[in-house]
Amino acid sequence: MSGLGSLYQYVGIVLSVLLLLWIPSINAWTSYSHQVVARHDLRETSASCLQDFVDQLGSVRHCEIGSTKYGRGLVATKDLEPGETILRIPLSATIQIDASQNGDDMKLDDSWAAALANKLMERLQSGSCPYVDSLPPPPPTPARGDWSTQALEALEDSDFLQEIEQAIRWRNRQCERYVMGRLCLDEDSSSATQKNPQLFMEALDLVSSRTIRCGDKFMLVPFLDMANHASQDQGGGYYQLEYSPSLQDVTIALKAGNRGVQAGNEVFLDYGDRRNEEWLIYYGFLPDRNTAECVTLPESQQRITWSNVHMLDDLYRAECRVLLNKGDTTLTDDIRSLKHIEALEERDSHFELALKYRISRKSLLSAAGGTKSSSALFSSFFEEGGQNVAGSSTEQE
Ligand SMILES: C[S@@+](CC[C@H](N)C(=O)[O-])C[C@H]1O[C@@H](n2cnc3c(N)ncnc32)[C@H](O)[C@@H]1O
Repeated sequence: MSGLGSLYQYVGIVLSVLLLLWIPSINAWTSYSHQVVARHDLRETSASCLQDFVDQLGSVRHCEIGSTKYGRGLVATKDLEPGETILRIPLSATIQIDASQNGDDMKLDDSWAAALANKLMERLQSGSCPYVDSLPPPPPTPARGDWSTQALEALEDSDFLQEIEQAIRWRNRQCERYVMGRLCLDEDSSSATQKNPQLFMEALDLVSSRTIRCGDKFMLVPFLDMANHASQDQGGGYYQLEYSPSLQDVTIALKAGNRGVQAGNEVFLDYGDRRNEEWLIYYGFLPDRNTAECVTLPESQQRITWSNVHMLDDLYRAECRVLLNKGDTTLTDDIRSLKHIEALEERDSHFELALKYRISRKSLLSAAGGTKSSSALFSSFFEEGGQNVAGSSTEQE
């Protein structure tokens, strides 16, 4: 009997200890789930605050912020005809730098970006504002300097690595000029903004991925900058300045592209033509199809693009094949690796981007080299919206 009693006592103690261990873990879990919900709420709230903010400014708006294929974006709230206004934002609501009023300094070394980042940083530091509250973290570009060696090596392109180094040096130079106070071009900047290099870098990366340009004006346009990119032939729209009859009120309008947009579909903006290296360095993504992609052959310095891919001399075609065969993996291997990575739960987004870059480059070289492929894997990659389709039924040897 007494043995049984002490067994009960023992079980009781073990249960109490387990309960004590369990309660904090419940607390930790609830506080974690609260944080997740809170972050989600904050994102939802800041989006709706931004919507209210632009509506109060008297903006025209036929779209709303929504969850899309590329994360957050703009969704049409009514059917829009080609060329129809989707959104109109007063110029006074933008954060802008007029390069023509700041001397030649602004154009040298793209200093306008740092000047605009400085303005954005002041807003970020001066507390809550619907626009800055709605900004996402900067995109995962290699210029931020946080890609692993494995991801950088996966690019398999030494020229691109040099370009990334240059972009890193450019960011550091801008930071030195503005934050370290060696050269303060904007006399309005507060002393606080000069002492936060990390925040400045974040602002600079946001500026590099969100600015639109009208002549000499470089602008961050609330709400309009939520539009994700699609090229014009994929339905991307465009923007333009519009003036009231008295010319006193100036707005910036987002217009539907030549396919129009159906209610409920995503509204895209054509960000313009860029090489894949530029997309990665400034925007941290690669467009599904990039007709402006370009590979310069190392020996001849011949530029290969999707528009000259079928007009090349045999000499250049042969050089494409040599370059293609230099890699350790074939195009098919790379596509297979990408599919494998995409199926994983935990993904290295930097490595994935590097692999996409490599696939895109090899696809162009392969098409230019004129090598034949019957690979079903290769065709399926293109059908699923991989890279450029022109001449894509070729494969490296
Ligand atoms: C001007 S912002 C567009 C709005 C952004 N999605 C947001 O949540 O605020 C540009 C950034 O959006 C993302 N983005 C835009 N278009 C994209 C696309 N076609 N594919 C993938 N990401 C895209 C990239 O991170 C890019 O740097």
